[in-house]
Amino acid sequence: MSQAALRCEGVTVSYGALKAVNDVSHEFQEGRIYGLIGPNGAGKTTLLNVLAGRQMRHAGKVYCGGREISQRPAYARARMGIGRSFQIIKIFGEMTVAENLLVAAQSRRPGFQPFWMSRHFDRQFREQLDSILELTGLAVHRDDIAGTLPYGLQRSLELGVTLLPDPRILLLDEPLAGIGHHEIQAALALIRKAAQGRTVLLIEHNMDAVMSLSHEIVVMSNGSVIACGAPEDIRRNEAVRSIYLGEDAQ
Ligand SMILES: Nc1ncnc2c1ncn2[C@@H]1O[C@H](COP(=O)(O)OP(=O)(O)OP(=O)(O)O)[C@@H](O)[C@H]1O
Repeated sequence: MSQAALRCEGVTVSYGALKAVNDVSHEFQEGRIYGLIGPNGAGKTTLLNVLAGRQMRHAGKVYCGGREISQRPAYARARMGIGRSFQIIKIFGEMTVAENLLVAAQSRRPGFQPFWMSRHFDRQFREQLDSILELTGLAVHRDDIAGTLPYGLQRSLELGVTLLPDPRILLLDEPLAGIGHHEIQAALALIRKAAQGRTVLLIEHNMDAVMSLSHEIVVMSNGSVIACGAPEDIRRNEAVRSIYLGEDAQ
């Protein structure tokens, strides 16, 4: 099997006596979509934070490609191609869609540049901006104030901001949270498009959505991975049904 895009080995995060993540080892292969599921408090967000470099106090190791990145902070991992989105939308509601993308691009730009480099970055940014607006379906909204957009489009914008540096690995924390029933299909289509050519790990509570999006499901409970496999196998897994999905599992 090819080298994993992202890998964790024996990751443990303790808060006092509580092990929020308990000895988790997993490989995330290039180009695949992984759904991370589990009941509230299972340790999903904590694990995502460890992978993204936002939770540096942990035991165990994290690798990107073949390189160990356990001690690298979030910004260094972002530069290595690991993008992360959040459960709560982080966009500037009073700015336009295009301005939000501009701010995100500026914040990732090197501090000092000679003028010819600056022109190069501006041209590169305009091209990126157009392709992100196209991908997210926000081209017609580029000059709209972000906070006035329907919630689903605000989520699309946040994904656009995450995609701006063209990450190879996407860590998405509940990308469908708060999205209305009528907006789900469009959101799923966007995530599928965004996932093309990338490795994606997403936390999602919407079972139908996560099962339809993912190549592999990783199930956590009480800090541990209790099962992983193809969505159809996870649906049938007795331990998962009793521990997580409950009697309503289909
Ligand atoms: N900063 C912290 N200090 C103490 N305990 C924490 C901290 N962050 C998380 N925890 C605890 O760690 C456990 C795992 O939390 P985590 O947020 O990773 O779970 P989760 O699976 O993402 O839950 P949810 O689906 O509700 O978001 C929980 O018991 C939580 O209360």
